[in-house]
Amino acid sequence: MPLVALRDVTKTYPSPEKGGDQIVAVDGVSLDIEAGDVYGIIGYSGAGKSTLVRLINALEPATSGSIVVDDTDITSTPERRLREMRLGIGMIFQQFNLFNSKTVWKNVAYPLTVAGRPKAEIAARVDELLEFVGLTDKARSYPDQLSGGQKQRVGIARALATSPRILLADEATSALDPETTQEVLALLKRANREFGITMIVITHEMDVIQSIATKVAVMDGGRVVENGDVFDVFSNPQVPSSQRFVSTVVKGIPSPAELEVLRERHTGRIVTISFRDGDASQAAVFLELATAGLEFELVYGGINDIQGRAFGHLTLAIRGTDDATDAALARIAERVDVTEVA
Ligand SMILES: Nc1ncnc2c1ncn2[C@@H]1O[C@H](COP(=O)(O)OP(=O)(O)OP(=O)(O)O)[C@@H](O)[C@H]1O
Repeated sequence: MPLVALRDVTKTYPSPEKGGDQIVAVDGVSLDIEAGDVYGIIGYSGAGKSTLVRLINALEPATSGSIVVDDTDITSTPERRLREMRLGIGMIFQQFNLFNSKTVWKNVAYPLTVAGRPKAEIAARVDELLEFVGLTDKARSYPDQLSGGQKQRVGIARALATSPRILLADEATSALDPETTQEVLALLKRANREFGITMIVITHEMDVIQSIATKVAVMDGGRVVENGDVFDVFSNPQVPSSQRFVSTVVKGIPSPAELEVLRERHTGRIVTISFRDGDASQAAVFLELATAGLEFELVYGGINDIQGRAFGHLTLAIRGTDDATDAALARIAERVDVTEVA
């Protein structure tokens, strides 16, 4: 049983203009998020990601479809029970959403105070969380005195305070520089590993997905257009919007402009060979070309590592007769993906 299960979930808003078409923010989304997953949801601005998050934590009702969170169908649950359920979901935001008039300590204590926990329990938990996020020495500081990365670490400590099973991160690193982003992502990874917390990570940045997610859903126009294991989507994206996102981080695929340059510089046929772990070795491919008497040259390429698994793309200029080249490429294509690119 998945921890979060969405079935054919749709959310529409009335048109801002009288008589205009309604806005379909989320359009028939079905997703299963298992306990322990770090599930990345990626899409461009307006794809429907934030709306989906508001539906999952029941801040807004879905227009149709069902959303089951931790065995509770939240589309048919009274508000009182939803408030309890939200204690099981932590949230972190792009703009941190801290109380500027409260100290770091009080910010982290806030959800526990609201939940009416005993003072001694709150004190112990806040100290423990500040230690976890490495901010024990900032307990008495105010948010204004902190860097962006430190603010987000306070946000993470606060989100973890009630020991939620699920953490929703909505563009949580989008306001941070690349180095601080990596520090915050490393902290989230630790929370996932050490507490087994399930994470739903909303982002428009593919490197965030690459760093932290185990699964990914690509959203476009309110729909999930592709989803699956991060390695599978990165190494073999199926739809154009996934391909565009993947091309922002994956090394080794020449852009159309780069292909033009390659075409000018090299004679022969230009072919990209894509390897995924478990495929034939590169040596086997080169041997096939050499045995066929073909001359070849590596003109572009890159190997990627996604969670310890490798895949890559090598672009070769191959010279020889067309017959010999076709026959060799056909044999190679039995083992790995071969695309004639220019
Ligand atoms: N409360 C609302 N009322 C009307 N339209 C809305 C509302 N919330 C979102 N929308 C519309 O729904 C669509 C999806 O918006 P959403 O904010 O979920 O996308 P997003 O992928 O999170 O984008 P961004 O990263 O820019 O926030 C957009 O067309 C948006 O204008």
